[in-house]
Amino acid sequence: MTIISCLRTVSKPSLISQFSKPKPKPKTQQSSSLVVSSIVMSYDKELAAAKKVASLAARLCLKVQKALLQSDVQSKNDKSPVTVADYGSQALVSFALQKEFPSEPFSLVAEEDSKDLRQSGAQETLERITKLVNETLASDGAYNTSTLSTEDVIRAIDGGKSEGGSHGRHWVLDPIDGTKGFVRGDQYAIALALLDEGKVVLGVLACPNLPLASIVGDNQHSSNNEVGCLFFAQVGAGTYMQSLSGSLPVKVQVTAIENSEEASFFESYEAAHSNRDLSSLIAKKLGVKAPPVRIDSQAKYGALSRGDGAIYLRFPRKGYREKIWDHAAGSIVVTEAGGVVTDAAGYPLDFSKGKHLNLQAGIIVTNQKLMPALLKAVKESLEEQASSL
Ligand SMILES: Nc1ncnc2c1ncn2[C@@H]1O[C@H](COP(=O)(O)O)[C@@H](OP(=O)(O)O)[C@H]1O
Ligand SMILES: [Mg+2]
Ligand SMILES: [Mg+2]
Ligand SMILES: [Mg+2]
Repeated sequence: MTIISCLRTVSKPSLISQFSKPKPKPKTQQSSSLVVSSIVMSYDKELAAAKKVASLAARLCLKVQKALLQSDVQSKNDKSPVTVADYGSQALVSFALQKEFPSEPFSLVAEEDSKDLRQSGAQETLERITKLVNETLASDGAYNTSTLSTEDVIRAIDGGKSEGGSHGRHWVLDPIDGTKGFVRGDQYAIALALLDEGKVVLGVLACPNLPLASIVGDNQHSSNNEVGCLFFAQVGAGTYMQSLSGSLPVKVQVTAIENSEEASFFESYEAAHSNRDLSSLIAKKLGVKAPPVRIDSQAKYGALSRGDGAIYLRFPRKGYREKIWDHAAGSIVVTEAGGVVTDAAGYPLDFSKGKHLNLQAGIIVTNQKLMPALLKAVKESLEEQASSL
């Protein structure tokens, strides 16, 4: 197994007022919003395709993760890694989406590119990726296609070079979110979303290692120890979860708790990805008693959408720029389950500005009831931290 180690190195209304003062809508506004909701676009076809291709990519990743663990090569990687599975997943999703919508313009904003694979010395890795993609396509049989060549795979990977933006439709893909978790044998997600005119309109999170039962609290007595979840959401239609092995979807909701002392919070498993001192200060101000739940990837958004925990805190170091593929699918999965996703100042995330999110300080996620208190605690903690520097 080869792993290529790769260094990768507003005038919007704040949500604070929106949460603190819920205003009843005047009658005329209510009836006009009814008219609007009756002409809301349906993305059923796109959602079905997204679920199918993300599940297929999960199959590819599972196969590689097994082999990775056996060969124990993960210890070689210290910096942000990229594996054959990242490339394979991106090639597969890009190829399959183009097959699903052959007569539509195709735009995909995705994390990986083929630059390193085109270097001399990477031929063996490229062949391994190509074999993986072909085997996964053949195991499904859904796309009646001849065997892909290494050039086809390069082309599919580079199909993800779009810059996104505020016009038209763009798929957004993180072929493996949480590569470090993947290499460790922990959590990771295949995250696929669709932007339409700059808004996230659907999202799918395939989380092959996430238990179907809650990951928070005492689940020793849970009869369900199955792993592999598929979360999916469409704007205005709620969030659902099913098993990756194909159970019936169930509608999920974020937690309803109102008392922050009962909340438990998620943060990144990787200490370098978020400021833990700041998170613990915020948690202290909220009276949170439970220790942080640290897991990799957008599996955090999935777990939150079904009420496993109540809060997700992410405060990257100064200068780090968040990418849209790290949050697009996760954010709609949570918001359609009744949650709220904002930056640290309470502004909604703006996915219309290309590959990056322009954020104030960090990303916070919780339910509608807890958001005002969380925003207050975040504001105070940021001020305290700044004044202690
Ligand atoms: N210094 C940093 N601060 C914040 N996020 C970072 C980071 N370095 C990498 N990341 C991002 O964190 C993602 C993983 O999320 P999490 O920390 O929630 O597990 C990575 O996605 P990839 O694994 O797709 O590269 C990467 O984009
Ligand atoms: Mg990466
Ligand atoms: Mg990622
Ligand atoms: Mg990734």
